[in-house]
Amino acid sequence: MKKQAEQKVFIKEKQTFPLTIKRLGINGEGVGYFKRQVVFVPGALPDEEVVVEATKIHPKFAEGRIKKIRKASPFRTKPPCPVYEQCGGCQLQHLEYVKQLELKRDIVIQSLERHTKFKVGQMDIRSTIGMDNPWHYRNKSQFQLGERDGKIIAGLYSLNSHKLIDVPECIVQQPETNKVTNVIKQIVKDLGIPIYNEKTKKGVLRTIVTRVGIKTGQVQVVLVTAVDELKRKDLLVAEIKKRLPEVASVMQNVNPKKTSIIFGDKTVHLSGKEIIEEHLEEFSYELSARAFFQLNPVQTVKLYNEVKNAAALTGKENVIDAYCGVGTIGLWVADGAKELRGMDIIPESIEDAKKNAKKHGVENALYVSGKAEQVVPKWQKQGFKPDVIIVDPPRTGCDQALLDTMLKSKPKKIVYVSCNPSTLAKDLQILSKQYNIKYIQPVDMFPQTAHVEAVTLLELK
Ligand SMILES: C[S@@+](CC[C@H](N)C(=O)[O-])C[C@H]1O[C@@H](n2cnc3c(N)ncnc32)[C@H](O)[C@@H]1O
Repeated sequence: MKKQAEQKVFIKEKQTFPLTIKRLGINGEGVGYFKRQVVFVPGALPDEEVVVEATKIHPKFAEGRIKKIRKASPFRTKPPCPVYEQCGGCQLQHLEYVKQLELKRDIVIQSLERHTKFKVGQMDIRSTIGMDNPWHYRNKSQFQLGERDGKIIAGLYSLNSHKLIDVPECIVQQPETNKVTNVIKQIVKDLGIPIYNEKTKKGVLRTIVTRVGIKTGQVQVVLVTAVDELKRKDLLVAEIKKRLPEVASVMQNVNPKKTSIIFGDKTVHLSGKEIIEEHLEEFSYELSARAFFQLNPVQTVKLYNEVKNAAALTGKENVIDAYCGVGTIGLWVADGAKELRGMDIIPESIEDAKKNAKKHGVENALYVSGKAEQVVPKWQKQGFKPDVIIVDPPRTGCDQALLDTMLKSKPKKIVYVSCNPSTLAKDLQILSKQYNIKYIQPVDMFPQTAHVEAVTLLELK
């Protein structure tokens, strides 16, 4: 396959040709070979025969769009979302859910094949753990604001373009988040609060972030603005209180930068509480506006139980919960740990983690704010010897300094929770110098999308 991918691409833009789709690529697109050249086709499914028009030519591959489906997959299904074709949020709504789960496992396999020297066929890569009802699962929406034809729109950017798609009823969102966003959109319009315009750099309001505690019913709204001054702030807050009594917390975050990252550094309290609470099983968590919290609470319980099983603590272990967020994983396993230490780059998350541990009577935990790649080496120098390290990094994976420290300090086990199979594979290749990869357990945290989460157990050789 590598050889084929390295050939110079001779396909021309707008060229039309037939293609048989062999597999799904890591972004959920169909992958086929035209005269041994790799072609990625969004929306096409394995085993389908399609006619494709080349849309973009890259040095080693081409992209195309479906012109016609000659033979459809038996697993193709009608996407229920009316804006599925335009919106960039979901990539797999056109595929039956059981097949999505199979193909997500295959995405993990492909990443290992591409980025490691492992004998992937001999590895224990388990079936993806799915959801009974794979809709309306997301507890948080981050909808960008824009204006079109005199109307305020809120939604996501179209895949591979910068066109904002209005998404009033997103069917992977918890309905409460849709309702709150829509009502706030109306209030903003009624009050004439200016929407930020990326081109002119004028206006105020950029994004509405809505997070709901599924078990508590509490909702937090964060209004992200490009400037400090939120015009008609008092009226806005009063209207939110009146029309949305379920909103327990209203915050403002200021992000003046030209960036696709939602939050800026400054967060201001506008009304209600500064945090909301959420429960997962017997645990309750306080969540600040900028704190990370898993987006699919139903699957989070399954994910954390997988982490707990993999760590298999006996009460004698020193445990590090790296990239701990508000301390959710640490709390889940704390009863089996001798000592627990966690760190996160967001200071508010660490404040939440401390409160969450205290609330549950966990006294053997230490939380510090900082980068995993700096904090873990520091602890190692100070003589702290972890038996188990749990890592749950962002999509970029673990920093090299953290990987080096883990290889040096040699904990008996590493439990690697990953939301990106490519960086997982690269990091596993490095860690495999000292560790056996016992198994990989994919968990579907984001049904209808091509995202895959996985828990990997590594044991010291
Ligand atoms: C995927 S989340 C996991 C959070 C937590 N384990 C959970 O399940 O809710 C990744 C976390 O890493 C944090 N983070 C990002 N870069 C970091 C770094 N270099 N060092 C420490 N934490 C970091 C983010 O703030 C975020 O809370």
